[in-house]
Amino acid sequence: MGMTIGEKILARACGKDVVKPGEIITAKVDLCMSNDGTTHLNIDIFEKKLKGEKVFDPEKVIFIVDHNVPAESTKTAEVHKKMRNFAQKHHIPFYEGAGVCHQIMIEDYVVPGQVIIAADSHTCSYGGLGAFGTGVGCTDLTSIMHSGETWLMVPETLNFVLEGNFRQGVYARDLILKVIGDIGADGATYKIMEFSGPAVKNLTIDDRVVLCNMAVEAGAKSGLVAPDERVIEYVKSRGRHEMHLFASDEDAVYEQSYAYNLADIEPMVAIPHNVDNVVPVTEIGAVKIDQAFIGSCNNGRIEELRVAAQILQGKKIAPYVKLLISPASKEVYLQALEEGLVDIFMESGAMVLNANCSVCWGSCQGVIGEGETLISTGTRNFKGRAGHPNSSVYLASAATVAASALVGKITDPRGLIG
Ligand SMILES: CC(C)[C@H](C(=O)O)[C@@H](O)C(=O)O
Ligand code: SF4
Repeated sequence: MGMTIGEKILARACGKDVVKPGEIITAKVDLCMSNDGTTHLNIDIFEKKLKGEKVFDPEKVIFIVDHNVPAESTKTAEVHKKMRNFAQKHHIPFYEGAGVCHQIMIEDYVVPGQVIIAADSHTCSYGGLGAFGTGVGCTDLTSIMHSGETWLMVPETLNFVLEGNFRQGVYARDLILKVIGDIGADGATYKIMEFSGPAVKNLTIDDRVVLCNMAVEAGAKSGLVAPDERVIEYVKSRGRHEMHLFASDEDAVYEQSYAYNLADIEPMVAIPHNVDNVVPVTEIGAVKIDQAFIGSCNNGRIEELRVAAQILQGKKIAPYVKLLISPASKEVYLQALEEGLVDIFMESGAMVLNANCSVCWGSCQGVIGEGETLISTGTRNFKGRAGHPNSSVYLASAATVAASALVGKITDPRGLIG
């Protein structure tokens, strides 16, 4: 019986030829990562329970300060200090202010076929490069930092078969919002969401990451796209040559398959306060906004910034509306500067922030007040996610967010693309 790509990656990680959904395995972890959301807790546990011990491999444990950077309070400064000290002591890679953890991992570490575990739910992003990534809590992560292994139950796989091409003004972000709206926030609980079909070859790496990144918003354990030449070239261009290329067998067994034609997808918006509360932008009615945000590990990469710039070029954002833009990494930021995108943003009235989780995380910068409305390219629109408990967050593509910032209310971007 055939296997899916997810099963093949997990079989390699546990040293078996075959694994089946439901089986509990002990997997070797290729990389583990932790950010300033919770690492101080790992460090406390590590230093109490594993006193005098070392991390399993100092090249494979990565600490990234991205959620609240630069520190906005003395409490956060202490967290960062703790991470810095631990990283120095254990000689592990440490990043501070270089961008959102998942984007840094993609730029500097991820290769196809790896198993990567991190203390962050959007670790599933690495499926865009054909790696199995999943998030765990900080106790599990502490144990992995020490042993380099973890137990995992092999998930069932759902197959999302994609065909056709996006129409103008429609992006991978709209597709994943549509999928989550269709299957629901628990539609893929503990399953792998595999994206396959003839349309995949036309999807850029950024697009694939966008799809896999939000798999967790449907409850998925991971998201995966089989790596192709595009991925191999990207990874090699970043100096990483060792990889394990897996693809699903023709007779692989899926729990369920879904078919999507990209040409049928419209710009979508997730309305407060759940990510699966999704409607086409055309059905949203008049929703006035106070703030707009472009950034995050979902939608803050160069391709999204280019789309936003196309819409904002030569125009001014609506009076009394704030547009905040945080490139997903320093590298993306520098690229945006080089391409003149930052000039376009600033001339339109946007504030361009340092590369970090920013408004997506909603506790460091750009928080919104009582009764205010944000439209965002972040990952979540839970109540209070971006500030006051009585505020509203809508999720949409970078194009829709940019168009909305220009008009001052949630706006269909089609027709505004310059
Ligand atoms: C801080 C971290 C634990 C959290 C997550 O796991 O996703 C955060 O990144 C988020 O997006 O809510
Ligand atoms: S950008 Fe948002 S979703 Fe991604 S890691 Fe940061 S807070 Fe979490």
